[in-house]
Amino acid sequence: MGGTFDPIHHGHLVAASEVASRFALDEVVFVPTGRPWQKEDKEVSEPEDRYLMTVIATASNPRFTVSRIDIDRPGPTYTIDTLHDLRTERGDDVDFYFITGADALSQILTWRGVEELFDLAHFVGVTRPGHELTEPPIGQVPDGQLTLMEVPALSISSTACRVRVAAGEPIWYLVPDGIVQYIAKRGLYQHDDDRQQFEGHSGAGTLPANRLPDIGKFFDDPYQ
Ligand SMILES: Nc1ncnc2c1ncn2[C@@H]1O[C@H](COP(=O)(O)OP(=O)(O)OP(=O)(O)O)[C@@H](O)[C@H]1O
Ligand SMILES: O=C(O)c1ccc[n+]([C@@H]2O[C@H](COP(=O)([O-])O)[C@@H](O)[C@H]2O)c1
Repeated sequence: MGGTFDPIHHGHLVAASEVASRFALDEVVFVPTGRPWQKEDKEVSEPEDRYLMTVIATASNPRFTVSRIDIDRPGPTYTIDTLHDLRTERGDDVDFYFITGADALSQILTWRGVEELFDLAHFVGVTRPGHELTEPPIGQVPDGQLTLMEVPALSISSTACRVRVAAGEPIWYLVPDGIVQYIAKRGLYQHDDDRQQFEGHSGAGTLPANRLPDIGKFFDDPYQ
């Protein structure tokens, strides 16, 4: 499963768990993007922070692993490179499944090398609240190379988590506990860059603009 994971949240983890169960996967490899080219107009956290959060969030599941393959490759991140590199690393006997949410799937025809992509992995598109899960037009995906699948609806996004942190609102239970602590410890998401575009979605717009989180409070009162 590829993602910017800025930060990783329970929507990602539930989607991965559901797909692993449905297809009896031996392993789910979480691959944080290096430089997501379709998010170049946005500020994205340092790759090491996103990588470490992904490691923390997946540590308790023996079938979940994290790959540095995209963050260690220079230049923009393309899934076609991810899949080629994983094939080289894992060998020819492995079957790959690439997990995408409905929003990412709806953009897939714009991805680099899309004509080859579906030869490299079986794609699984999962439902996501607020996004319609639809197949690309007939003929765009080789037969049998895409499965659409319903997963429990978790209306969580990384954007909403960042906005909540900037507004001093809790993100407990939207992300694993270790991620709340990591974000506080590293002082991530203090700026409210996403806030305007997101106004009205998290209640953030009703808060005073200068209300920034007091990092110490996370530890004095972890359930603030
Ligand atoms: N709540 C969710 N349910 C199902 N799939 C999800 C959910 N959140 C993200 N995904 C999927 O996980 C993958 C990685 O998503 P990404 O890291 O961009 O998270 P995001 O929440 O969409 O982030 P942002 O809000 O910053 O755009 C994508 O395929 C995305 O569609
Ligand atoms: O290969 C591409 O051109 C491409 C374009 C956009 C997104 N992706 C991949 O889709 C996954 C989810 O991306 P994102 O930006 O929604 O976090 C991640 O693995 C990205 O590398 C891939």
